[in-house]
Amino acid sequence: MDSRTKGKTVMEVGSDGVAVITLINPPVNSLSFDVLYNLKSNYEEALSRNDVKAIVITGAKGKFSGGFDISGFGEIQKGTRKEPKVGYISIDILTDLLEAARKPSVAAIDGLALGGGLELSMACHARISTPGAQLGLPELQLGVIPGFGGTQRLPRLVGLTKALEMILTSKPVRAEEGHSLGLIDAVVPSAELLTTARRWALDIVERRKPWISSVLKTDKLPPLGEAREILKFARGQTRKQAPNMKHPLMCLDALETGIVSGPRAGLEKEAEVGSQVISLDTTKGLIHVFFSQRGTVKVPGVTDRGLIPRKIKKVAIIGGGLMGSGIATALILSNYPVILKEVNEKFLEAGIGRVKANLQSRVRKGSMSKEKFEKTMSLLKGSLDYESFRDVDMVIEAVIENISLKQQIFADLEKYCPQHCILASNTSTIDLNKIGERTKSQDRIVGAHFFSPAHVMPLLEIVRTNHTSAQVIVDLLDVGKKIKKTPVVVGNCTGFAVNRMFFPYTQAAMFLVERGADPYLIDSAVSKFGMPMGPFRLCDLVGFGVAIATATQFIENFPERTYKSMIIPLMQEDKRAGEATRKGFYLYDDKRKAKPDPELKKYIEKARSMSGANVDPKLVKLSEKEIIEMTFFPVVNEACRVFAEGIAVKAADLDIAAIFGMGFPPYRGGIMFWADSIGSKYIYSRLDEWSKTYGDFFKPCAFLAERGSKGAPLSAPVEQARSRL
Ligand SMILES: CCCCCCCCC/C=C/C(=O)SCCNC(=O)CCNC(=O)[C@H](O)C(C)(C)COP(=O)(O)OP(=O)(O)OC[C@H]1O[C@@H](n2cnc3c(N)ncnc32)[C@H](O)[C@@H]1OP(=O)(O)O
Repeated sequence: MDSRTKGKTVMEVGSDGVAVITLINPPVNSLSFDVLYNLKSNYEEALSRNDVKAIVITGAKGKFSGGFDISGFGEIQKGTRKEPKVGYISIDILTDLLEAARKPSVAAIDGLALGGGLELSMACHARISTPGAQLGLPELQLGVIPGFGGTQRLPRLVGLTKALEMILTSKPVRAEEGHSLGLIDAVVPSAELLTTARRWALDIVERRKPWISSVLKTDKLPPLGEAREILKFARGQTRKQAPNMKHPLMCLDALETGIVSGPRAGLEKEAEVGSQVISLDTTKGLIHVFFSQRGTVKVPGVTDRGLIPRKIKKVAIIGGGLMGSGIATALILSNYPVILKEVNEKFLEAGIGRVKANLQSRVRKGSMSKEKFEKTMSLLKGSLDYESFRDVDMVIEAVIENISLKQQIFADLEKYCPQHCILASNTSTIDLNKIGERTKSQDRIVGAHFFSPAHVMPLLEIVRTNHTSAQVIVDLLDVGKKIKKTPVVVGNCTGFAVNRMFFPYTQAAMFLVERGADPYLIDSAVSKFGMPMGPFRLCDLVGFGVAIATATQFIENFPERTYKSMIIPLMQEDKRAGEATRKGFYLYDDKRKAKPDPELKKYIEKARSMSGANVDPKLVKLSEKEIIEMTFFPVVNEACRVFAEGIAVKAADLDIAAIFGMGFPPYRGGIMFWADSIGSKYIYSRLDEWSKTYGDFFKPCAFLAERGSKGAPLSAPVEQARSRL
């Protein structure tokens, strides 16, 4: 393959008169422009050759196609590639050349047919797949729409309601379901895929099988009035669930046009909308997230050394509290045998009970069978001592945040665990070097920082010290992948990446409220911005005990830039400690529904008098935009520090940490991406101004000041980071 081209297709014509065209673009046979243009010329040749009666399209190495080459969108956005004429691929190639051809095409689908891959197969006259194939249109997740005919052909093949479900949720279906839906014509074992597809194609030629153009089908479409009602409902749901995104509604417009005005008009609308969405900011953000998420496992100096992850056959967890039991749940769910150690029978029973409850909730929701529950639970063994640790490959300590206790545990682990065993701590604040001080095992000590609830939250911060070996990181990255977490490798410091970013966010909110801003308006503005909830609702959820403990760590470690507010401690004194006590910033009813509490004023006023702050008329009347700036620019500031210190190796890792650890909206691309979309100059100037008026909490760090003064992007690599990695 020419190194400048990305992928190709090859065509082989058999003596049976079938031309087999194979998509080749490892690793997922994505449809790059090169693949698509090659496919077009293969088609033209196949259609003009007298020895070709029919065509079969397949993908190399057990994968049909993972869809359009996503990097192509980036090239169009950056202007490094000119977008082809609107509709060139979906109408000129897939509809007019392929689907309307005088020779039939059959798609032979192995592995996956996603996005443009499934759309290419739907332009064929039949689809044969293997049992494991995944079929889906996940484009909306990337901010684009199924723009290779998917908005028109999927509803015509599977019906409008199912098509909407598949498109709006981005979730694929398996081959068997695809078969019963009418998306797949036959499911056959891998070894028979090509022969079946070839025969099917010849059968179409000989009229033994129907010659179906999906785009012309109407039998699965509901009557017009009903279709309009279904689409109206879908629009309402979409507006509610994705209020800050335009592309899902634009996609529905394309669907509706096809149903109301016919498939040709639908294809044209789809092409027009498909081209427009590429330049939306939300699309740029989502595409950045796609590649950044995959980029977190590429750690310079670690994953580029050819190290192979060692097999982790058994894991031990110390501590069966909320974190320990959540981690144990995540591990057994991915088939790791786990030993859970506690200090006494009572705690052990409670820990195992928590794991059980985590799994039972899945059984109740129907996402886990009773048999699977039993099988999964059988992977968990309890223990009160270290005897059973003699053959474990990894230990994760998840006890309370107490340095001397952790030091003792790690000294014990060194005695009982095998030499190769990874010694991980789930600490969220304590220096790992201190934890390992009483051992000689610094090279295998690492942080495995999970987020609560650990079996649900998708992020895993892998924390390494100057001594942690590259092999240990590679091993933990592999475990992270197996337990379906997005890992981010960070350096050792108080709060690592996520908690360091989280902290200024809640502090800024307290600062504003002490100066007269309405906490409920702040929560509402932040939710509208796209966070799952506002900072006050979040404090209630986490509980004030945890909030105070974390705050103490930050006040101790970063005194010059912490804003000390007494609001939470004052409420805690009155035994209102958040959602668990039914009272915090909000009041909670039996169904845990939050409602504002007029009493809150009392605590705010008291805290205000204690800190000597005054109500500031300007801050009382902040617009939503100003609220977002005053709560999130301090987060950007801290993210810049984390980046400049080398705690994160890439700005994109902070984007992922913010999205998966804080709930930052993915369509804004993550914290650094968002900051760059606003511009470093503006962010710097705002923080600088606030720091002059309101103090050092807002003071821009040196990194931000330097980049801000030039208007340079914050995400550009740090040249000589004092890397702690
Ligand atoms: C024309 C004008 C406009 C016209 C208008 C536009 C209309 C467009 C219509 C069509 C749009 C689309 O098809 S959009 C694409 C729709 N497809 C998708 O969303 C699928 C995205 N991919 C995935 O979900 C997953 O990667 C999946 C395929 C399941 C494989 O998962 P795995 O865990 O096995 O592997 P991963 O680590 O995720 O991926 C392996 C590597 O492959 C890369 N990769 C995966 N899918 C890729 C893809 N579609 N394009 C590029 N690269 C891809 C990843 O970046 C990784 O790269 P490295 O990290 O370097 O190894």
